[in-house]
Amino acid sequence: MLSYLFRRTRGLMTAAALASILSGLFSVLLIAQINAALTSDSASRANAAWAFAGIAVALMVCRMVSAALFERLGQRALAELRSFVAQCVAETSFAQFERVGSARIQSALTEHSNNVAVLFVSLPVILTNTVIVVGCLGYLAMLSWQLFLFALGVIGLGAVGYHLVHLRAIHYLQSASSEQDRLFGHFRALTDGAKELRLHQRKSRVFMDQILGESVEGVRRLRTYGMSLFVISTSWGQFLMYAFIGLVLFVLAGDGPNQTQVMTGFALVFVFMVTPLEGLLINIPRINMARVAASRIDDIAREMPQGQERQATTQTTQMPALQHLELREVTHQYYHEQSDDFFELGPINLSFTPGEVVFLVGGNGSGKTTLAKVVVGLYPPEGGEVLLNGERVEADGWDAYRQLFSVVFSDFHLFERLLEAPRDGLDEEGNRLLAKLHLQHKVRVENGAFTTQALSQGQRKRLALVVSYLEDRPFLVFDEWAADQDPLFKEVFYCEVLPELKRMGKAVLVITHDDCYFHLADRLVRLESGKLLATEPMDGEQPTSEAVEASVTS
Ligand SMILES: Nc1ncnc2c1ncn2[C@@H]1O[C@H](COP(=O)(O)OP(=O)(O)OP(=O)(O)O)[C@@H](O)[C@H]1O
Repeated sequence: MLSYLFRRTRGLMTAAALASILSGLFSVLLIAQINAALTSDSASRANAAWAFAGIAVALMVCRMVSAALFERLGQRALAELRSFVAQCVAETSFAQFERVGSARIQSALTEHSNNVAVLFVSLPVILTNTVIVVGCLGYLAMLSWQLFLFALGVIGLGAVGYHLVHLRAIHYLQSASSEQDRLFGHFRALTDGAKELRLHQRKSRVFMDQILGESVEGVRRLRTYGMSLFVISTSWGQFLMYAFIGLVLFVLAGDGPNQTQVMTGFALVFVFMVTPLEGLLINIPRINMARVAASRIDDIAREMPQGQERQATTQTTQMPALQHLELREVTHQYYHEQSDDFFELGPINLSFTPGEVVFLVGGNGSGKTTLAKVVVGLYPPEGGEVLLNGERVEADGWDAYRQLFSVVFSDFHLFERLLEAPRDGLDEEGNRLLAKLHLQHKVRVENGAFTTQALSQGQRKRLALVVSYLEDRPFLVFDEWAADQDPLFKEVFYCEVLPELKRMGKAVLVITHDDCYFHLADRLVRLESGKLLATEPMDGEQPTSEAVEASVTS
């Protein structure tokens, strides 16, 4: 991920890095000027003043340029990362998306992306300070190579200690990132379960203290451990610096001819180097935070491969015609990790034709929604095949296949805008349908968007029905659409909407528990424990649920 970002921003990155390196070089030149001025006579000091002023101005300009460019890079990296993750989510198969889960995706889009972007703000500090430290060491080598070697030994010792502590710190940061992914799931429960939490004190307390609270605490603890280890190693580095200055000044200082000049130079350069070195030590953990965050984003991207059945987000696929749709020996499995068992749907043999209304019935958990997801191509079958107009749908044909369907799921989502390609008369058509569903006084379609979504659940479902009509797809699926409707609108749905869709030549699959309307179906399909029990053509009589049960099981 990091190399991808660096590749995408190569030009800007090179310019920003150059400005950082130059500002490091100018800093070293400045300290050399100061040292020269301190140990020279007043005549040569006057000459050095102009050079000093020139270097100071150049340093300021370079610092400004590098900080501004890296800030820009940081924002660009954040935008790139968010687009990348969003693209992965949009293009992966639905089953993969479900496996990754929305908590990890949210975490990648916010916290992990931010942590990676912060790296770009830290980079100028790291680059500039590296150049200063290396430059200062070079200057020390010019003053006295013996002391320089001694200084290298001290820095080496510091680096080994730093590295060892570092490895442990990274381990904590990685654990903190995993815990944080879970934390995002709890944040979601906090908002989605706002009603339930307010209604039940004990539930709320347990959730806040034990579930959310412990997760928040877990992230805090692991991050604190990790970052504290970095602080310890930073302090260790600082101590070594001062120990070195002490050793040079009080133990190693001899009585040679240039000794005062060398000692002044060493002390001055070392004191000057302390701040950049600290800057380095403080910012290196950010690189590691960014690396950990980038690897989490990489994991998510790997788990959401954009395979052959990818969702095309950049081009519009041609919608095929629907004459006949057949599921042949189709199967789908869910694996339940906690109980280590499977739910198996199928093998299913089922067909649909335009102008036919099929009711899909069965007990809770019998697999109705899963079958609907298989029919509409959200789960391409793991076994068996789907034949569209007699031809098998191949791996690269699922995206086009899905364009046949308009679905109102029981956990449907209404987008703010009607996202279908804008067309003339969309608002008028939408408002006509709203009037038909008795919603014209509550909401209107204006400029391709509903004026409000602050409606009851049943009313919002009617909006979803309007969207389905507007999408004008040949196959419509309703997953317990009528469950939230009052008796009047149940009647409208079963006795007016469905017959109208049938007259329009639509194929319609209705998942329902409303047994008093079963007689209105052209065909009744019953599922039990993932198996198709029977498909019954209806003859227009109104059977009781017992009669249906008997007909299905006989
Ligand atoms: N996302 C999922 N991950 C794993 N297993 C799942 C998932 N969704 C459903 N299942 C399993 O599949 C079974 C069938 O679920 P499905 O939602 O298809 O039933 P349903 O007939 O639509 O039920 P209901 O009438 O309650 O809506 C469930 O018993 C459950 O074990």
